[in-house]
Amino acid sequence: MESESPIETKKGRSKTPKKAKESILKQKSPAEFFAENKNIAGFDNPGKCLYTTVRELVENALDSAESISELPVVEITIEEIVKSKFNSMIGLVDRERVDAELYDDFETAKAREKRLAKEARAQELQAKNAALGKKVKESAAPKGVKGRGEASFFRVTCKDNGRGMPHDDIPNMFGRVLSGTKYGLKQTRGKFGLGAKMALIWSKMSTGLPIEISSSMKSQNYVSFCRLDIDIHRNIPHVHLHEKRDNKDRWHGAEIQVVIEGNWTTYRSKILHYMRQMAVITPYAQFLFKFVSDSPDKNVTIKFARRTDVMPPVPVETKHHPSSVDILLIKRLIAETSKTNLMQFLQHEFVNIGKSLAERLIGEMGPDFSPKMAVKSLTDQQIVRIHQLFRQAKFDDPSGDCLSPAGEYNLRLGIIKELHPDMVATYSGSAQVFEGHPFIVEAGVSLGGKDVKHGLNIFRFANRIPLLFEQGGDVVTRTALKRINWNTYKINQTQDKIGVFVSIVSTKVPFKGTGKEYIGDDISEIATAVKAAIKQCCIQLKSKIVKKMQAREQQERKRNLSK
Ligand SMILES: Nc1ncnc2c1ncn2[C@@H]1O[C@H](COP(=O)(O)OP(=O)(O)OP(=O)(O)O)[C@@H](O)[C@H]1O
Repeated sequence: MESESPIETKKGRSKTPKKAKESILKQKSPAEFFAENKNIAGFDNPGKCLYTTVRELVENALDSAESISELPVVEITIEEIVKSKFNSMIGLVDRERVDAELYDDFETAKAREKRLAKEARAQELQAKNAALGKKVKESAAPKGVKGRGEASFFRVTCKDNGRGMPHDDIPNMFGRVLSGTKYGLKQTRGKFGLGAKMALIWSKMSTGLPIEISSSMKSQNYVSFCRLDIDIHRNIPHVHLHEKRDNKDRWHGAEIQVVIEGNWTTYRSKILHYMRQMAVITPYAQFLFKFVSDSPDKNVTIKFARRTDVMPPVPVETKHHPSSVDILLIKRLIAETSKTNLMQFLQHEFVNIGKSLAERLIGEMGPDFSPKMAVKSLTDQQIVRIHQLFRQAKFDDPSGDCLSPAGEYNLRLGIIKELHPDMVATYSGSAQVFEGHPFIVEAGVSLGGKDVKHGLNIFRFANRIPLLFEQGGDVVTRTALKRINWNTYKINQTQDKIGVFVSIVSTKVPFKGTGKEYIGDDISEIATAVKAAIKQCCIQLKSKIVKKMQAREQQERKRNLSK
């Protein structure tokens, strides 16, 4: 057999083609996957990581307090840690630079001279202009030298008055990616069993420090304290300390503390917006937000006071609707059911399948099926048949009883308390359904107010979480921009200060991505309901605007007559 001819290289030497490396089969743990792709969970860069960490901790705190019908009290503190303090925390000795040229931000003496001269000239010009009474433009902060700059570290602490956690579950709740208590079919802010672990993974990646959890449940006379990090490769908690401590104050709730790299300067306004919007949608909660640093002028303390004791009802867990299940889920329900025969299984594991409908469905499945047949003996083909029938048959829609919308009263109160608008209208829609999942849309439209810019100011909420990113693709933004003819309601889309608030709650919010940043525009049921809710508010506003205009005209007429 002839051997393959070698390849001629440029230099005329021959070279045998390199053999492709044998591909080796490897597995990745979920923790490894999310550590490598942390952006899909909203941990894109240090600034966004700080924002998302705050978000995840606050949302867990609210879920926890609401689950025991406790009016939430949440304290969130971001403490800036300067590098020397950080180094002493981890026992690292601060070292002076010896080889200056080694550093990315190294500047030659000549370049430094040039930069300082330029800065001095700019300052001189500014002083001259100020002396001449000319309007002085705020000069941009000196650019300084090139380079990535020093990392900034922050200790983020979130304390709540919620349910707390069972002592033995804490390590898995915080040290095992994709573990949580919110997987059931229920309206919760959390859903993936990921958020708190991502904060820990980021702390592990950026500071190497563990997370600290204190927790106590109502029935416990001790506080559980746990310091742990996560074994990324095995996706298991690595516990440093786990002990029971005295609970003299009979406190219940949780306090989570994590030290991460972040960027306060670039994400300050996002974090404060998030807190403010959370206060709008959760007026029954009290939030104390603090930013603490060594320079007092940077420090922030904001208390978002509770304005009502009316709390939305606790969302209840519900069963699956037959139109919403897939083959995998049917198999899981079969494996987990306590019922033995097909008839009982259908009635017990799904909503809206009563006795007579179950009988009719089994009859329709074909001769291989019978009410008394053992559900655990169903073959793969039979399960596919059930799934097909579930897809085609007509079922009553699921009710929205399991949902817990903010409520028109709370939404209105939140808007008034945070924005002080001149006019506001709110609307709460009835429960509707997409792909077998119930959802409710509530909306508010306001005109005028504090810190509201001209044009459309859109505020989006999903399961009572403010959504601040990816606004462009969101169903609410697109509807407000493209599908509402504001003129019809005597509202000027560019001149008026319009606040559009839309809150969507569901047992399954169709978020795009695990970051829970926005709801796509591709589910027609949701898009239609959003449009209808905004329109209802506009109709109310129009009648208020018309009345106001008429009153003004009348006054003018009176004034003219009296002249
Ligand atoms: N402050 C808290 N109080 C009580 N339990 C908490 C608290 N924080 C977290 N937990 C528990 O830890 C679990 C894991 O939290 P984590 O943030 O990782 O995921 P999640 O909230 O379930 O879902 P998501 O990833 O969508 O936020 C939660 O399901 C909850 O049971």
